[in-house]
Amino acid sequence: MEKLMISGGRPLQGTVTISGAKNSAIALIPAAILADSEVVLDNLPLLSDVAVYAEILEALGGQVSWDGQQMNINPSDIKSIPMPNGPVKKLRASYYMMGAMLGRFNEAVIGLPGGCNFEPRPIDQHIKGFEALGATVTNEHGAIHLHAKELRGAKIYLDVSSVGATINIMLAAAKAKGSTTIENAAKEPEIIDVATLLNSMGAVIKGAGTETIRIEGVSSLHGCRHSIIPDRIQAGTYMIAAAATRGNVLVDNVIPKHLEALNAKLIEMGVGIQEHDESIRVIGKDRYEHVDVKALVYPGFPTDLQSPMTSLLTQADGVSVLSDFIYSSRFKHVPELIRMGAKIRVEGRSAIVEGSALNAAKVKAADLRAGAALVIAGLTVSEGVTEITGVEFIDRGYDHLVTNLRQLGADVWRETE
Ligand SMILES: CC(=O)N[C@H]1[C@@H](OP(=O)(O)OP(=O)(O)OC[C@H]2O[C@@H](n3ccc(=O)[nH]c3=O)[C@H](O)[C@@H]2O)O[C@H](CO)[C@@H](O)[C@@H]1O
Ligand SMILES: C=C(OP(=O)(O)O)C(=O)O
Repeated sequence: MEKLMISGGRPLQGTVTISGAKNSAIALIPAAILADSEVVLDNLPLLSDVAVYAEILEALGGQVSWDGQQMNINPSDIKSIPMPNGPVKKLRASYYMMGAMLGRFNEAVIGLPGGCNFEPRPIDQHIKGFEALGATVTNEHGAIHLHAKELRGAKIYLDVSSVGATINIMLAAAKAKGSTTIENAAKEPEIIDVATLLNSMGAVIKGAGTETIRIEGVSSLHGCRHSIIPDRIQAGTYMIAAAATRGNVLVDNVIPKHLEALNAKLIEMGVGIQEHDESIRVIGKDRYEHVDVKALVYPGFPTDLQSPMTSLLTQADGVSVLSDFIYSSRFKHVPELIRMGAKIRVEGRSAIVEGSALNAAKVKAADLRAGAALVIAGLTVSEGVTEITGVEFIDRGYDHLVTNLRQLGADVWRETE
């Protein structure tokens, strides 16, 4: 088991370049299953979730090569093989195998997904969408069985604007007969990225990024080349780390528009923010104001940055309240931050954070962003070494983390227990 060691207290300084978005990558790879020839994806992040997805496609007969950035996927020989267990259990986004395999073969057997379990994460809206398109869906011993004689377009109103359900319905509907409308669709940038890839493959999808998406089914999809958008959550994490350590960091290769909610909060706290076309400079200050944060669907403040933001708010004067309206109990970072001296209490779906100095401790990352929160906390501590276990969660979302932090001047290393 590996652990991450941090001897903190150094302001982060320099430039960090952000890689492609995890939540795009792990939807774009299964989308390639729908093509009849090679799909090339550029700017992929070097993450365990991406490696697992390559493994899944290869297990089905796909030809995949990946150099850590560019992935070539030839899906021609992919077969309709049931996957009730195995690698699909290792990540959350394996649910996209349902939409992609259903779209290509009119059938699929996919085990219920794994990934970060900070609270129950139902997939009822995905299933409602597949059923509306004409599929029969059953849950047999923890695996979802999907079958359709043919998929037909339908009008689907999502009860919650779910990222996963929106993308899964686009995947299943891209080759369905007739037109599909998704109402109350999620608007996250990753959805636009998936629609862009599918349209480059020959699909006809309009409205991605708005609450109404229209998909005209086509009979076949072809290969293409696509470059993935930058990871706004990874970028946001480095921005928060720069502020927390009172550093000065240029976060490069970002789409500033995707980070507006975070920028606004950082500015409200008193952090210096300079926006450029494809980069954002974060200039830390000695004192920060307390702020309240509400995690909401895009373009609101992202739930995936709620935990990292909790660590930053321990460094602000006064009392801040972080409420998560996407996941009501995403607070597994809180007990660990308390071990590091934070003054936080959880009430309902909110964490109430009183500014306080942190100390080094042995802590455990219980999920990906809880891990990011602990890294940020460790970077602010000026005496002692913070030891973080559960590194496998952090590796799901941050490529080259140690290298990047060291380039920014942090004293960070990995050790094997
Ligand atoms: C792989 C991926 O892209 N993961 C992201 C995706 O997760 P994911 O796609 O799983 O998240 P959703 O957008 O689906 O979830 C949003 C909310 O809807 C609820 N819900 C969702 C689906 C459903 O069928 N029924 C239902 O009730 C969830 O419990 C949650 O409260 O969006 C989340 C919200 O931005 C992010 O935290 C995750 O990083
Ligand atoms: C929750 C996350 O990912 P996933 O949905 O893949 O578990 C995340 O990226 O913070």
